[in-house]
Amino acid sequence: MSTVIRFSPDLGRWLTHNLNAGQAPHALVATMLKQGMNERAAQAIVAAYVDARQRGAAMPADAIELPDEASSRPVARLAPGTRILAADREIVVHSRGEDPVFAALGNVVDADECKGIIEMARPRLKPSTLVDPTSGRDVVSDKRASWGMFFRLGENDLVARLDRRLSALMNLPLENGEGLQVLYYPSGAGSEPHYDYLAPTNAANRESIARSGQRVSTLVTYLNDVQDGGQTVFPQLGLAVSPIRGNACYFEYTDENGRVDTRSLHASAIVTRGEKWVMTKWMRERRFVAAGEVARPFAGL
Ligand SMILES: O=C(O)CCC(=O)C(=O)O
Ligand SMILES: [Fe+2]
Repeated sequence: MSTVIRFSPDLGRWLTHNLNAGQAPHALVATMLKQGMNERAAQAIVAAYVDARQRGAAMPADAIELPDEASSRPVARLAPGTRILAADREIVVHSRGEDPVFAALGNVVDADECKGIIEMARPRLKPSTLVDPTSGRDVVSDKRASWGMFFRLGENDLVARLDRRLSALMNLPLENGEGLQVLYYPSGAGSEPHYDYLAPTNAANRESIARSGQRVSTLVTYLNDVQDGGQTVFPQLGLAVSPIRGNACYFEYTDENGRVDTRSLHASAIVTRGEKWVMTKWMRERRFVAAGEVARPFAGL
């Protein structure tokens, strides 16, 4: 069952203009609410525009179809239960959200694993870059001020063990995982609000989506205790997850039709005391094929 919501073409033009100008979707929803629009309708209209824009599809002109709430609830990939056995380790579920799918987890990695990953990552860190949405080129962010590196999938015993565990936890095949990313935030560093899914606004992202599908879920695992600040914040959900060693936050944002969820907007709050180390695992819809890697046209032959 669904409801059709009609709106004026002027609203559509205003949304297109503001999204193209880089306005955040939640700011547009806030403006629409101030004009007296119903919240669910405003969210759905903005989400439809963001979605069409990201997929390079035609923008809806003056109506969208809104599925009834009961039928639009996402089905979590994360297994149910208080504890999840993920390959070699039992992970604790401290809290969950159903829509969007979210979980705060504990016991994801032990102290030695954290130490091992940090020590292997440290000499390979480079200033973090952001993808310029129009050129698709990597640019060093003056704002983010974190440092990062990537491990290759299974590149050594420890990384391979974690890749296997996180794939079991995230309930997707090992090969759908991108190589683990490690981020280091010195005191005073944080990151800007962003989405982890890829916006097809540049050729590099479009090619990546064509090779491996969209990103569907993220697991951010904290490798050390941050004394103050450095939470992973979700401004649209009113949530801030504390960076505590061995804990993680998990969230999903792409459904089975490839539709992305703008409520997954998140950032790292500034580290006000101490430093912060995290490890991020991103999962794709299909096997992850990095740029420059040849897809397997004759796999199995
Ligand atoms: O550092 C954090 O808390 C979040 C990391 C993050 O957003 C990412 O790796 O995409
Ligand atoms: Fe992120």
